[in-house]
Amino acid sequence: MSNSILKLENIKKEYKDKKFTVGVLHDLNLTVEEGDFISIMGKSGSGKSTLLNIIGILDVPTEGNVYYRKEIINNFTEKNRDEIRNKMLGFIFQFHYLLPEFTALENVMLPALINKKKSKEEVEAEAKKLLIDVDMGHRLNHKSSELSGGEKQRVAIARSLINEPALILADEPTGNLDDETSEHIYQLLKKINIEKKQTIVVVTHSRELGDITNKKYILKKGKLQLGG
Ligand SMILES: Nc1ncnc2c1ncn2[C@@H]1O[C@H](COP(=O)(O)OP(=O)(O)OP(=O)(O)O)[C@@H](O)[C@H]1O
Repeated sequence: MSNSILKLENIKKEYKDKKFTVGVLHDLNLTVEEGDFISIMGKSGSGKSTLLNIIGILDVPTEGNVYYRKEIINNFTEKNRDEIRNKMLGFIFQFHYLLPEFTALENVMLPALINKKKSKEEVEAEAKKLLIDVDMGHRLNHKSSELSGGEKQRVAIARSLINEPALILADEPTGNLDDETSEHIYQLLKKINIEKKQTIVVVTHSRELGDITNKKYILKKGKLQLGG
């Protein structure tokens, strides 16, 4: 567990209500090391979103341990879990969730301004740099509602990086984009992984995206299997 950012140990997840128990994850193990670029694929209903919610500290397992940087976080309070999420994680979703009336630059700045750790000037300079890195330097002051789907997703990627997260979690990041735009996004994620040494875990149906990651897992029967 030397350089591990995240470790899931013997994770079991069941959804229970009065009538049914749905077993989704069973004895699942995963270690995410610094610099990893991991893809998780699996059939519809196999539990990918369930797993991502546990990795993203949005949900808790029924059994098993979740470690962030060697610290067990299962029994953390909601407030502490929020803190870890804000400090350690960046999220990229299929639907980018940008604020439509805000500019590209403002959307990227927002998560850092909420953190209140840096001055507005510093945050603005960093946000501009990130937008240039994702080839959006020419659209800094466009409202996000005026951007194309691929441009919005590039802004969302810049936004996910602004707080320098230890880990980026991406959920179907190219799910609603055409093939060519998707290819640009795959290459951008690869570049961020290599040049910024950014650790990324991506859940996807796309074999092309899976193929450019360093570790490919398939979620099957509640467990992760290394897949080709
Ligand atoms: N809140 C819940 N209560 C009960 N069952 C749930 C709940 N959320 C998910 N499930 C069930 O758990 C299983 C896994 O769901 P999950 O959404 O994690 O799958 P997935 O692999 O992400 O699917 P997809 O690729 O279709 O999005 C499914 O059978 C689903 O019906």
